[in-house]
Amino acid sequence: MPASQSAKDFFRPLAVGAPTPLTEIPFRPSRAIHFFDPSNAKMAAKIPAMVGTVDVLLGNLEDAVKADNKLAAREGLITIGRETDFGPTQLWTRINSLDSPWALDDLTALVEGIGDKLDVIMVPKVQGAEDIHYVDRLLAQLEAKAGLDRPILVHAILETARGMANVEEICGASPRMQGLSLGPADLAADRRMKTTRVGGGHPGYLVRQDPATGDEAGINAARTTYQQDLWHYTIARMVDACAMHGIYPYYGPFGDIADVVACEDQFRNAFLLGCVGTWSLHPKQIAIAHKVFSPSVEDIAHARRVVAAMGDGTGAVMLDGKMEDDASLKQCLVVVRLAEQLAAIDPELKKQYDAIEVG
Ligand SMILES: CC(C)(COP(=O)(O)OP(=O)(O)OC[C@H]1O[C@@H](n2cnc3c(N)ncnc32)[C@H](O)[C@@H]1OP(=O)(O)O)[C@@H](O)C(=O)NCCC(=O)NCCSC(=O)C[C@H](O)C(=O)O
Ligand SMILES: [Mg+2]
Repeated sequence: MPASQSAKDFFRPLAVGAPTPLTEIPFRPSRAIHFFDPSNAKMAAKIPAMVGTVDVLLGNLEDAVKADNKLAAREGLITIGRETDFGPTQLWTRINSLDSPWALDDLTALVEGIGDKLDVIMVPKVQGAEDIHYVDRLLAQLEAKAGLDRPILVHAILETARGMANVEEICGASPRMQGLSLGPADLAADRRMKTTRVGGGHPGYLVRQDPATGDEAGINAARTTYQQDLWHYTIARMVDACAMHGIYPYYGPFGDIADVVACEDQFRNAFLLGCVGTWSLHPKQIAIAHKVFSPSVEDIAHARRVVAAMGDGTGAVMLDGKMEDDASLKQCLVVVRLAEQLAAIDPELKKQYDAIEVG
């Protein structure tokens, strides 16, 4: 909440006739936010058949859509939105950046055309709370005009150094804030990092084993190196800011579509650090995201054992030589609850999770 605003005003609609803001952002599984270009006829044709196979379908209007295709992408998304029954799958969009020639018309046309179908609007290159305040008021006006009865939520991409520095105020800028994603490519450029990739690691970012001896021979001898995670600090900051404000953090794009192994590693790092999902740029990344962002059968079995052993949730017990207490119970409950939420929307997972026997 901005410092200048009173608590009672925070949840008031920002336009007469706009829907009342939510006081809590509901958790809806969003393991993969699948990007498609609505101006690409081949890709767009595949979207109706992808309903139910992925948690979120996102019509991308920003980067990766050619300037000449911006209007076709916007119109294409409106057509897909109107003609498709999305069932359990969420429909999101990524609009163009707020300083671009397209953002205003993106918001106006999308809310008027498919505001009743859109769950979340992703805003790229968010710099600070002022960007969210602008979108917040404009959406309220457009929702009122379109007669919508539920607010469209807002998701910010962190892809500038200023946005990172303002991450907490961005998360708390509006009751519409649903979550954050990392935009590693734009962020790297803005920070003047020397990477040239879309997400993932870099072989030059490493630590090296100490030399066995301090002389030239030791220094020049073979020494083990370990590649480090370029994104650890950024993702951890993002996760804390989201948790503090009751909203959801996501990893972003992994551009090396062919490297499914490193993609899985990057997604898993984000999952373990607290992210609830990631972007998928190509159909083959959906299965990777679903696998990683759904707790494993082994983790659920262990978590359920701890829950059962902890009884009323207080005190300490020994399980397999390890101490469990109130705090490890809370971690296990995070896993158990996530499993329940995912089982409710994914029949295949439900079967696997229901079959787990708690020893
Ligand atoms: C990455 C791609 C350009 C690859 O496309 P293509 O060369 O066509 O791949 P394939 O030949 O392997 O495709 C096989 C079939 O699958 C269809 N396809 C491909 N991608 C998608 C998709 N995303 N959704 C639905 N269907 C898809 C192809 O049409 C092929 O169909 P068929 O010929 O009938 O078999 C492409 O995947 C792509 O453009 N993906 C999306 C890229 C994107 O959205 N980028 C923006 C997000 S990342 C970013 O913006 C950076 C971030 O902001 C930051 O700052 O870090
Ligand atoms: Mg970007």
